Amino acid sequence: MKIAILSQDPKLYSTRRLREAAENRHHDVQVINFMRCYMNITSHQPFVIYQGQRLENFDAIIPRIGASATFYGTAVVRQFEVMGGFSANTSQAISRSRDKLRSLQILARKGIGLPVTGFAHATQDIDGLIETVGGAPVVIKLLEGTQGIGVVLAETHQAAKSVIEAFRGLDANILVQEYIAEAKGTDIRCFVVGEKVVAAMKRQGAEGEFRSNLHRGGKADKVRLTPEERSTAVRAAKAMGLRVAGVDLLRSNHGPLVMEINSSPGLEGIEKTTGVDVAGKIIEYLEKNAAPGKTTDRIQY
Ligand SMILES: Nc1ncnc2c1ncn2[C@@H]1O[C@H](COP(=O)(O)OP(=O)(O)OP(=O)(O)O)[C@@H](O)[C@H]1O
Ligand SMILES: [Mg+2]
Ligand SMILES: [Mg+2]
Repeated sequence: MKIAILSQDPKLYSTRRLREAAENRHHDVQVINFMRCYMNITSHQPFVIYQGQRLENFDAIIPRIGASATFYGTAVVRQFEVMGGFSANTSQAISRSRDKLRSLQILARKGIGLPVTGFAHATQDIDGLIETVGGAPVVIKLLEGTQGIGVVLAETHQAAKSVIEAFRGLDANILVQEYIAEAKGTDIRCFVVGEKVVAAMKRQGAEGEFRSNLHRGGKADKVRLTPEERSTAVRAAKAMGLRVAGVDLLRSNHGPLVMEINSSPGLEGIEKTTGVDVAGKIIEYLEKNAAPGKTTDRIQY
């Protein structure tokens, strides 16, 4: 197969591993910095130009699109789709997953367990907002936050109110969420490929920290998932239309709750923690679904 990895940095662990896994299986693989491509949008012979070279006839694409490059990145993925390539994640699913609020709404509609969540931009009724999610303690999140920054635990109603007022003063969009205390600062990253969880790890926040992000000093370990956790992760990825996804779960007293879903999940933490060849699993998935003549993606834009 001819495979394109769309990545801004060939040196990143995830990019290197995907290239290596494709080469080990004798595929013709090219890493393409999608930010430097340009496209010809025409119905007859659409194409992508990169480094003066016309990119054509790719069987499969692996998008590794960072959050800050979503707009142009998904446009390039879409162009490869228009040309008939099978993408490990469709442009549409990537765009959808980048909006945290939209993602929660889609998951809720499918009946997937979520922490009770309220959303607000500029409400005057802060007391009501806090009460809708069950009252303090609550977790308050900036919609644009990442790596745990912009996620606050407010232990009392008064603290929650002050934090919400402060964010409102900054004109920020926020989520207010039921605090899942029984998760005890841990979450579970399920790596989904196709309709399977191929690897999973438990992340534990540093001492006294409720956020489990590795960027905030958390550490990761192998974990055994319950059948319910597995099926929740698979159903969540499917609801989002993602073929490759990192689904983060909280273990609550009433079962697994989906916290968020990532469409370009990193490979380093999960491979090093579990010893699973996740990159290989992604290439295998493409082999099964993107074989020449099998690229039957019929995407509605
Ligand atoms: N409702 C909650 N109850 C308990 N703990 C939570 C809750 N929401 C978040 N956390 C903890 O805080 C951490 C960070 O929250 P979250 O993953 O929502 O934001 P983020 O990590 O900043 O976003 P991203 O993963 O996109 O970078 C989670 O990994 C989890 O450990
Ligand atoms: Mg997170
Ligand atoms: Mg996220």
